[in-house]
Amino acid sequence: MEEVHGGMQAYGGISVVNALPSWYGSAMAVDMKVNVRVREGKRNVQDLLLNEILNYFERQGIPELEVEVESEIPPGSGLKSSSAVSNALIGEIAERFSLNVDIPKLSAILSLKAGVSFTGALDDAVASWCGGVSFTYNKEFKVIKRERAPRDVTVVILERSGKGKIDLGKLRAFRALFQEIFAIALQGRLWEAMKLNGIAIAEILGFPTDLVEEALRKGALASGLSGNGPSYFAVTREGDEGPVIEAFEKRGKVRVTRVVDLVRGN
Ligand SMILES: Nc1ncnc2c1ncn2[C@@H]1O[C@H](COP(=O)(O)OP(=O)(O)O)[C@@H](O)[C@H]1O
Ligand SMILES: O=C(O)C1=C[C@@H](OP(=O)(O)O)[C@@H](O)[C@H](O)C1
Repeated sequence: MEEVHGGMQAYGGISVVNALPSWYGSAMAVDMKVNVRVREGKRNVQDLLLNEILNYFERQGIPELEVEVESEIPPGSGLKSSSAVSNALIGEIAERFSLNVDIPKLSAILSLKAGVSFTGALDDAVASWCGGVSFTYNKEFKVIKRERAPRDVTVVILERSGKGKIDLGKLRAFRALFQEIFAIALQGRLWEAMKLNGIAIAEILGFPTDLVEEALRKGALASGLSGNGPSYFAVTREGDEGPVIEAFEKRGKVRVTRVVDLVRGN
């Protein structure tokens, strides 16, 4: 019998700045967990991304692995499920076999290779693995900055899964706008950046913004579409979330959660 152990954890996240338009991205970790365990045995995964990761490690001489994924993040949601699953799997393998790996970077490279991401989504991978707020330049797999998460806020999420087709060309036409929004985020004006990004991405991709406007009227610090959708988020001061939750609950399944502060160095 093999030793049973707890597995490796990574987190979901919400967008500060979507990296598709300018390659500059920023994301904030939220307390939605993924846990992955592996043990030696017959490969049991069908998923493209997980297979890409297992193939990579088998090429490095790691034996065939059976994988168990537990996830609180709906897949294809805009809530960074793919980064969390790939980080946790890579992290689990690295720990099990004592490998020295830059986990979010490898996660980004392999998600690009598997075709589940447009830019590699290093912004999402860094927030998902390290916690806090990430700032990255995905074109060069470069981490610009990692910051502690803001304190005393509540995150309200309208959980939706199932992505539509994304018009990358349309998003890329707004490069200059999103580069400015990224600069605003880097200056520490996080809520402003999240709000501008979340509204602009929704408008460009053709998602309604009435829920966002309602959340902002009801006191949210920021609200918008997360990632490329279809989930929406709102961030409020702790204690002010009631009216926003009420507005979100009229639209579907709501999760109320917290931000995750920096939990790991790398
Ligand atoms: N519970 C899970 N088990 C296995 N793979 C998962 C799971 N959740 C997400 N994934 C992986 O992540 C991909 C979804 O990524 P993506 O569409 O970018 O969504 P998100 O915006 O949530 O990251 C799936 O195709 C799959 O490869
Ligand atoms: O595919 C990518 O490279 C990205 C997809 C988006 O996230 P989702 O996959 O959560 O929609 C975006 O927010 C991120 O900055 C980069």
